[in-house]
Amino acid sequence: MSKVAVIGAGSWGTALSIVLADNGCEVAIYARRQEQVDEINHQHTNHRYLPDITLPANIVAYPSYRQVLEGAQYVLIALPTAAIRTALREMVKELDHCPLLIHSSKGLEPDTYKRVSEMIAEEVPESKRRGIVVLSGPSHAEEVSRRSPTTVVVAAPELKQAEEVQDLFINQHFRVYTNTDMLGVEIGGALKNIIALGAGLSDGLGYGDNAKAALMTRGLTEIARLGVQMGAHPLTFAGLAGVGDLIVTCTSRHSRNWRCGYAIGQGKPLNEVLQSMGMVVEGVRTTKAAYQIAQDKKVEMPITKELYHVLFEGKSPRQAVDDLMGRGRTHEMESRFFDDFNRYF
Ligand SMILES: NC(=O)C1=CN([C@@H]2O[C@H](COP(=O)(O)OP(=O)(O)OC[C@H]3O[C@@H](n4cnc5c(N)ncnc54)[C@H](OP(=O)(O)O)[C@@H]3O)[C@@H](O)[C@H]2O)C=CC1
Ligand SMILES: O=C(CO)COP(=O)(O)O
Repeated sequence: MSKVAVIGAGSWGTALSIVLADNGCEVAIYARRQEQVDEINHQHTNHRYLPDITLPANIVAYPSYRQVLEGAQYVLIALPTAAIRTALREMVKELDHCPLLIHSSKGLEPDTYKRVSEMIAEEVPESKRRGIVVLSGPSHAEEVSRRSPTTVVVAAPELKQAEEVQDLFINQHFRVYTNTDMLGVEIGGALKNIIALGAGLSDGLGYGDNAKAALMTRGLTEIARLGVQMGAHPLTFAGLAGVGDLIVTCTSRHSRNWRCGYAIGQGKPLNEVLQSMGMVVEGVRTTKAAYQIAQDKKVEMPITKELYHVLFEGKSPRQAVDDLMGRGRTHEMESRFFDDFNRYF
């Protein structure tokens, strides 16, 4: 039986713990608040993040990294991106063996704009990690925890490690695909949150399905434009971590990013919305990161740029939509994608 250390007892860490526990793993979950540890261990619930869900008894919570990591063959990181580097530094002090590290967070580090796998590679010495794998795709915690059919993708530079993680998670409710384009999977997962904010905002303004379809389609184009420039495979964005996650996040009321955008579209100030959410909204910081990377790399990302102006510079959302609609005429197909496609096939 494998032991998996899960770092983060929020919605996603808990939902993935249920998948692992269903698969017979010994699951040790790190929670930083003692009352949450007690709730998970004695009531088998995590009411704040997943109300009405009963957790399997083979999920045990601990308030210390040492206890969680002890003897774990796998470590799953499910924290908000902004908390990961500090957590890794604490974790490494307690790690005395070499597990496979899996991360499932969807964002870029504030200030450095690094991907999560880059942070892990920087903070965890090679002697303390067998490899790094990302898990992503269209998967709301609320549905995974109810064992509703879900598909995800796991990606690692070495296919064998992605396959090992596929074996760990796959079951009748949770179907896992593999990919070797870790960069593309991380970028797709992080940047779809920007577009989900935009989709919520459009709905909050009272615009219709046409506007949302436009945001999703052109949003995917700009995500792929930046991702390919950074070195991703173009077809990754046609997969679960690209269009798949974009669909689920832009169209579901489970999405915190969509809900945040919706409230802003209805006229609520960003700070107030974030405070009332009680859970992480990764897309806000990721908008800043992607805007900056796009500027540096001279990649056109009109939706990201307008959202940046709305979130951080007080631009009116309606004006942002008008400016997007009034942009210069352009061709839908981008020759750079064909060039990249030809490079791969
Ligand atoms: N929820 C979902 O459906 C999905 C989420 N994701 C991604 O997973 C990541 C985590 O999101 P999610 O679980 O939803 O977030 P939540 O807001 O639900 O939970 C965050 C968790 O992280 C803990 N935490 C926050 N800061 C720290 C810290 N400094 N040290 C230790 N623990 C900390 C919180 O603890 P406390 O309660 O004590 O504050 C809480 O347990 C995000 O990147 C998200 O995009 C990916 C797929 C699906
Ligand atoms: O990534 C998710 C679903 O795949 C969750 O999205 P939110 O963070 O917007 O809730």
